[in-house]
Amino acid sequence: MAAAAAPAVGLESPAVIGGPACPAEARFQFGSIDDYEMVEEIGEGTFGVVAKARDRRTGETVAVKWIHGGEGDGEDGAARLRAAVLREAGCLDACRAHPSIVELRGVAADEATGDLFLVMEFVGPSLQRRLTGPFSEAEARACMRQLLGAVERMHGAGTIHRDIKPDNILVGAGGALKLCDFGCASPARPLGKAYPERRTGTTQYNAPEQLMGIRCYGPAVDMWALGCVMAELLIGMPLFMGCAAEDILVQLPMGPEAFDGMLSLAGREVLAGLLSYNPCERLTAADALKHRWFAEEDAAKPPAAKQSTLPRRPCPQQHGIRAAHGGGCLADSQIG
Ligand SMILES: Nc1ncnc2c1ncn2[C@@H]1O[C@H](COP(=O)(O)OP(=O)(O)OP(=O)(O)O)[C@@H](O)[C@H]1O
Repeated sequence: MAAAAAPAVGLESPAVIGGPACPAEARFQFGSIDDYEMVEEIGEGTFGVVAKARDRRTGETVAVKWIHGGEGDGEDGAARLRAAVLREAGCLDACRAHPSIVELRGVAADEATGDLFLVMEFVGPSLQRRLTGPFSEAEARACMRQLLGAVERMHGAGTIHRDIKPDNILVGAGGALKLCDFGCASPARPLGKAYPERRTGTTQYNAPEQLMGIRCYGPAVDMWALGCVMAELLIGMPLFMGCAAEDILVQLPMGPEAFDGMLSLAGREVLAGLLSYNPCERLTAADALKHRWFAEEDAAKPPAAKQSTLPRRPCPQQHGIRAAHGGGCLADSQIG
């Protein structure tokens, strides 16, 4: 990122930068990275660096993400990297104008190197950094309402995030949450069409079908991740520990009854719906938001007085992954 002032150069055509055309390129007019002055680095991940920056033209503070790698060297690597940046931008753009999804301001290019940068609204620290202890049920519910709203919008736009976790949720003014890092996001594939990658995202938040290597999955993987986030809000630590799929799989089943005493019945119903092993039975974002947990004034009433409002669908042995997959959604042959 250039630190010195430089005349703004409008890079309005992909041809100015070179490299093979990507379908997403047609949607973006590239600005110049010289329009942004780096203030400080605020985050570094496996594939990119995020910096707080100042827009020289308006004085506005923004976040600029430089995606540098994991895509290999040479022309092929550069082309793949470029496609990855534009895919992330395209997925973010598809979900624009939602208060709980980080806003993409544009794509900027470094004319000298050909590097592309995502320019976003600057939000604030990640939820990961704010999660220093358990949240109350009311706080967890307020967070989940926002996150489910974001995911409802994202899935409605045909996008799957595939890496929802506290590290990829930003906390803005007044505690407003915003989903960020669409680096693993993808347009949802038609039912039965496999994703090329064996597994994406972060193991502790991967759904059972992803952990098992099944490549034909759907938006329900994000709902499982939201269940993990909800549990993490309530216990103040990740629900599942370990880095390998095998480590997580042995920790399953992990029933919502473990939350007895810290969560109302309505809250446990939502958690159970999100952490349903069978992706076909997992709550959608829209259905979760309709649950009475979000309407109740006092979700902490004694659970005995309440009745379940979750639809009950027959699913024999629903506490076993294999049994759940035997329910007609995913066949063993889909295991990659
Ligand atoms: N718009 C933003 N406003 C403020 N901070 C941000 C913004 N976007 C990202 N960050 C910060 O930068 C960190 C890394 O961002 P992001 O997850 O997008 O990068 P990444 O390279 O894909 O990371 P990873 O490899 O860990 O997924 C975030 O956790 C957050 O702390």
